[in-house]
Amino acid sequence: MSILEQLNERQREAAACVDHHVRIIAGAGSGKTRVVTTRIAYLIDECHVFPNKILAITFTNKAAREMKERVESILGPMAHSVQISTIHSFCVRLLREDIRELGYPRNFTILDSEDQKSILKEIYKEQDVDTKVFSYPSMIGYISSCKTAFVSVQQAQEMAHLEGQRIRANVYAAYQKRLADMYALDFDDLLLFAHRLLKESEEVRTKWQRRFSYLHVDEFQDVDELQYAIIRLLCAPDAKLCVVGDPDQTIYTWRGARVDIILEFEKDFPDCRTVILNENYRSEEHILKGANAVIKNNKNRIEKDLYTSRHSDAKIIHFSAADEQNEPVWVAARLKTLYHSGVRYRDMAVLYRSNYLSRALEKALLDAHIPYRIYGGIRFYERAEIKDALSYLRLLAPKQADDDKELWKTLAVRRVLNVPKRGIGAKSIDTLEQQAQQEDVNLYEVLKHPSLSQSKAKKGIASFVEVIEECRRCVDTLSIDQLMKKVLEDSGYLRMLQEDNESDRMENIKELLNDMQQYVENDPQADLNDYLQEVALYTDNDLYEGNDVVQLMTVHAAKGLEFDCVFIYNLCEGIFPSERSVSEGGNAALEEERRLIYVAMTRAKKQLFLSDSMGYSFVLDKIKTPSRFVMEIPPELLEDVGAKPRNRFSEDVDVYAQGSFAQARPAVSHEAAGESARPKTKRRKRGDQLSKGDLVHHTSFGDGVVIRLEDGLATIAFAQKFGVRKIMADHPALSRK
Ligand SMILES: Nc1ncnc2c1ncn2[C@@H]1O[C@H](COP(=O)(O)OP(=O)(O)OP(=O)(O)O)[C@@H](O)[C@H]1O
Ligand SMILES: [Mg+2]
Repeated sequence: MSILEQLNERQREAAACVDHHVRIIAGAGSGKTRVVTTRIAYLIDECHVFPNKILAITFTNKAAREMKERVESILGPMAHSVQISTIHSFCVRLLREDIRELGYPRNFTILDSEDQKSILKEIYKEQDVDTKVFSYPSMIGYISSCKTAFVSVQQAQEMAHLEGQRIRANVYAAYQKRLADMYALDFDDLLLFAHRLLKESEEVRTKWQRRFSYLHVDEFQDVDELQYAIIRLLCAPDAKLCVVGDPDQTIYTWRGARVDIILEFEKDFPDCRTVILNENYRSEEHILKGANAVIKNNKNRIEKDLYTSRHSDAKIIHFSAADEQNEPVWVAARLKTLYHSGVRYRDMAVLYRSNYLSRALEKALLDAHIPYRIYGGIRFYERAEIKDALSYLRLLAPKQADDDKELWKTLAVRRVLNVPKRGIGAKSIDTLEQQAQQEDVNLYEVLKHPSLSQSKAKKGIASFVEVIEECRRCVDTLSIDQLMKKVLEDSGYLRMLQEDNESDRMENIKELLNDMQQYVENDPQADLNDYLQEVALYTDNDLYEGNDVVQLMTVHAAKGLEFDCVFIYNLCEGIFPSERSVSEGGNAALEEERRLIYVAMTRAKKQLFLSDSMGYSFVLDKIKTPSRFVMEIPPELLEDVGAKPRNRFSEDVDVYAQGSFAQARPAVSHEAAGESARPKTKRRKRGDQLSKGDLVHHTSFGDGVVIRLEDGLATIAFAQKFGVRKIMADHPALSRK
């Protein structure tokens, strides 16, 4: 039986078209990704193409892994050598082989946003830049936009006429210099450097072009100019490119994605064949009809309608909670009911518009003892303890022949030299940094002969160096996870967590060790440098696979995935669609929000739940109403439940889950919106720190949401009257709700 049998006729035509470039334009759930995986298997099994001649680019690590699994399930281990990865991972691979052409060592460092911030901090100090005027995120955004628009430091400086512009351009200059000194690349650089190499070096270009005869790109509707340029450079004249995408699912235009790239694909690839698929295999009838009805309201789109042969009477459930507290409790109750009716937790997902919305939901799930995992939010690898642990590990990495200075190690030393406390203060570190600069070595090297007078600091430094040197001697004999454990034990880091009773942090460290163990098992040849490179690209999605937990994520993170039951949470006007897209963005922004809800709805296979809540929102500073997108769903597809269902006079009030969980339901407030009694707030205990997304109460400004935390200062959005304010996070007037 041919591999192609598992496809319908149109899909088969696309998968078997191996002598032309192929473009598949089709709606959600129509089997685009399935065509790509089957095509890869077909190429190998029936056209006898070597697996390593095939490249596939996907959008997230999770999608890449799923694609690999699908190909492996058809072909077995033969599929191992097909290259399936995100564009960033692919560029890292390319750079590791060829970055020397640009004068960089193979083990260049990849910076994440915290590293970037730490570099900016230093530059701000040197150049006396005020963080209140130039916040770190806005500076990082500025640098990124210069880079992706190919604006060099020199050009930025020439274009800068106003004082503010000059300050930014100078920070950009210093930032670039610092990165170059450290042989470090930020995320933009990964693509930019790969592009430069492919464009400028004919040797590199032909080498990589020779490698791949068949290239595939999934989610092509969200490709930006730079990514497209890289893909084109990778295509040899006789290679065949297959791109698949759905213009209705373009959700990254705010980051430069351009839907015209897929629409005008034939301009660059004239002999391409276009295949349109219109049968949806994922979602049951009402879900699909609902999603189609919503997306139809976009004016700027190509008309296409999907149909499904999966008929069912199950309607889309819409719940309006009487108030904000009730909404997450309802979601939790429903999840539990589904679980008791036999659906596994891992087949359920709750999607929301922005990360901060997950907090109340998390609380409800914890109360209901429902296991869950958040994708996104504070990324696992951005948590302090994980960054500390990896910094220790970085210090153990063997030196590479072409990077004798290893200036990037300075970042790692700075992070952990005094964690746990070794009596080394900020002043001593400053002195040491100056010494390192004078001697033109990295910070770790000066620790071996520090010119410091304080004996306490000197002693601390000596013990730190001793631990690192001892562990370095074990690099060749211990596996990566053993090495990690050793350095955390010897340095006193684990003891510090135990003594501070940091059980969450301990759990995270354990999870990291677990992950390392798996990494070693999967790839026994990989060395410490390989691991460190790989880990720099990880996101939270890469951990905790396989557990039976409900998945919580933003709609953006859910791209390409599917679940039996999907909840879309907090569907209120001003939240989804977001306030900004409604008030400032004009029609284009609203249409992007609509594509986003289309993506969200089409993730569901069997059941779709939409929820919102009524009452006064202090974030929006107004009475909440259900999202216009809910109104765009024809009423006959919806089953309204809840306290006050959309004025449709339905008597059908939702029943909460039975049994003990019913007690978790808070009293429903029927008081007029805005006048309801403010819930009692507790005075914060010492050490009970705030985090981003927390709801807080201020004695003068009322309720608010923490939108940023930096250096002990909390940026809080209060009701419009008071606006966004910065307040000391431990100010007595402030309490967490
Ligand atoms: N011909 C087919 N027969 C049976 N099932 C199919 C067929 N085509 C696709 N499917 C199933 O339908 C679901 C959706 O397919 P897939 O994920 O490939 O769609 P997609 O077009 O990539 O969706 P998205 O736009 O969300 O990325 C999957 O579970 C897939 O296995
Ligand atoms: Mg897909």
